[in-house]
Amino acid sequence: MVTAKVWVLKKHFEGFPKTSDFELKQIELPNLKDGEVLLESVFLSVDPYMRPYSRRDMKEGDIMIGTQVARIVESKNPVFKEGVFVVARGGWRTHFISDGKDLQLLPSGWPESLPKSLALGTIGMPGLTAYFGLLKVCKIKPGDTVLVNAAAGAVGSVVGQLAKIGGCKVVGSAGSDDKVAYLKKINFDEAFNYKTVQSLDEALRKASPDGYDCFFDNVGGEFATAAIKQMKKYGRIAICGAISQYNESLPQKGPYVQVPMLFKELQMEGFIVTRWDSHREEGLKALLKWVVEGKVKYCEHVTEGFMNMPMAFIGMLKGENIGKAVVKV
Ligand SMILES: NC(=O)C1=CN([C@@H]2O[C@H](COP(=O)(O)OP(=O)(O)OC[C@H]3O[C@@H](n4cnc5c(N)ncnc54)[C@H](OP(=O)(O)O)[C@@H]3O)[C@@H](O)[C@H]2O)C=CC1
Ligand SMILES: CCCCCCC/C=C/C=O
Repeated sequence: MVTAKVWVLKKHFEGFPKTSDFELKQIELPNLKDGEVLLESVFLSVDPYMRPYSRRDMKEGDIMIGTQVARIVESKNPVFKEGVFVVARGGWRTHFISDGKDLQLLPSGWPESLPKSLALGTIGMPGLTAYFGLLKVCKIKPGDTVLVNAAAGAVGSVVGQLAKIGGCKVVGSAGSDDKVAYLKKINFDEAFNYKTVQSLDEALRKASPDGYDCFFDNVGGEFATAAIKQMKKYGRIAICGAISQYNESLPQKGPYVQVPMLFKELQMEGFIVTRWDSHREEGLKALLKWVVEGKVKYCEHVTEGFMNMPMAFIGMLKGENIGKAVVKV
């Protein structure tokens, strides 16, 4: 008999999540039936979507939603051998049982030397978000100027690097000087700290006086309002996230985007990465290749210990991470 530790949503988040909104519980797992596998989480992901999706999809008392890289410790399913690592949607649990249907093997050719946690970040859902958001929504082409915010995070850092591979000029904004230094290190053409600039309008204009062809928006709110005004004619805006609004209790007034959208004939499209699930393998293969070749660099913000899942999640929402925020069990 295996005892799993799990983190439960004790109380729906009101405003910014607090550690008291979570509760640690223990669950006895039953013996495996034919076709099932027992998994042990090795790395767990903490992601912004957990904040809005908890309200939409969960009730109080549910185990927190989430994905992990897990190792199969016992198998009664011929497809999954013991010792194999998979990406699973098991939620915040140390151990869990699956019938195998929701498990994804790491992409073939994954080098032994590459951290398996990257399957939650650069070579996982956030990397795919950058890949499909740029190719299918922004439709980047060589010579475009691409703006991305939350640029030092899991999605943003890949957006900037892929746009550079695609022959674009890249401008990124992030919330600390260390993050800005990181963006310069990974080849962003221009980067600024949105928390310390005198004026967002001026910072955006200085970074690209001619304006922006593409805006990959992870943040929304005040930043997006300023950025939309500086789009070039026929510019494309990909609404990937709105993290500045996830913890707002009251609906915000504005921004009103119709005037710049109209006179600059802009396109704006929201997207969820799962739209391209049928092309997932293609995206992961491309990301793995670029990482192995050193063309896409990665950085991870690793919190040690399953006990610290709530702190890791809250820390990511506060902006403590450079690169992907993960928890090592
Ligand atoms: N559409 C889709 O399918 C997907 C969308 N997303 C979205 O992409 C965005 C980035 O996700 P991800 O890369 O995983 O997370 P990150 O690794 O970028 O971590 C979140 C970052 O958001 C920034 N941030 C937090 N609060 C604010 C705020 N109030 N204003 C501005 N920035 C803030 C912080 O960076 P800083 O210090 O720079 O402020 C923080 O580090 C999120 O909006 C997320 O919801 C993610 C995956 C899939
Ligand atoms: C369990 C994986 C769900 C992935 C979908 C993430 C979509 C994110 C939207 C905003 O952050």
